[in-house]
Amino acid sequence: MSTPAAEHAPGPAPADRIAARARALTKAYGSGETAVLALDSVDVDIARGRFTAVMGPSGSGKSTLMHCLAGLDTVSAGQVWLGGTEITGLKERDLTRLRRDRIGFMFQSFNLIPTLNAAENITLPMDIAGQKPDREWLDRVIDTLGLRDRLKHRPAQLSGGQQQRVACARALASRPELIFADEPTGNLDSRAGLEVLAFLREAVDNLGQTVVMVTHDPGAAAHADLVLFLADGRIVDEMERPTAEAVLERMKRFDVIRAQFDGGEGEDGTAVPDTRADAEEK
Ligand SMILES: Nc1ncnc2c1ncn2[C@@H]1O[C@H](COP(=O)(O)OP(=O)(O)OP(=O)(O)O)[C@@H](O)[C@H]1O
Repeated sequence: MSTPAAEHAPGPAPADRIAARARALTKAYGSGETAVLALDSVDVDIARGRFTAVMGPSGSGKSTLMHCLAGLDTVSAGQVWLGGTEITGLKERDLTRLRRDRIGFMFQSFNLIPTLNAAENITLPMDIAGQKPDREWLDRVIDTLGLRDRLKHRPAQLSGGQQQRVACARALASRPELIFADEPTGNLDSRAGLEVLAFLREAVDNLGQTVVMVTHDPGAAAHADLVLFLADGRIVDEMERPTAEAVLERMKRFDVIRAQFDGGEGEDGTAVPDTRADAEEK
């Protein structure tokens, strides 16, 4: 995506290049005086075969955007497509099937089943769906993620990084069109976090996957091809080929704006940036 998302002309998604698309995507929670506009008419294209990171201040709508794009949450207005399929308006049963067949999820908590070993956890969603894994693909995923000698281990016998790699393999197992990762490194130490990011990168480069990752960490976002910046429910900026430093600088500008809004200016009138992003940089 080389132009700001808002400049793309609306219309049906060319299914070969765009993995997910939203037009005028609006999500409000609650009603009346307590209503919160979590997404405010967002236009976005998620390019196929790329690694996209979504960043923004707390409460800017990152998770809501991911949930709406993945059909995990209903929208208040606007349209969402997954590939060529418009998912807004689909019945819950069709949506469940579409999520199962076409989307992989990775969350901060790995959600592994403690009584199953790594191999069983990896194929569990497919087993539940009655699908047979493509053995060749699965072997590639397992080898790419370096899990070959851990397949018989249960989660408690694996390190945090290994558990997250199992969760990554589970997301990849059915070869989904799109992988959504919500803070996939949030619970990991920096070394394990880096490992998982490197594997997501490999999934994109070597396995041709499409990944969308929500993160607070500029270092994590630097592994992506493109960073989308959200503020107050809108995509306000994007950055191609990000570096951790450039992302951190961009995030600080949000903090400066926020500090000015909150009246948090220093004596000389310069805003005092919130150093949250520094603290979270690995
Ligand atoms: N179920 C809900 N009910 C009411 N308000 C909600 C709900 N979910 C999210 N919100 C509100 O919508 C806005 C966007 O939330 P969202 O979780 O998408 O932000 P975020 O950028 O992912 O935040 P964080 O970085 O803190 O996880 C916030 O103001 C939040 O309080």
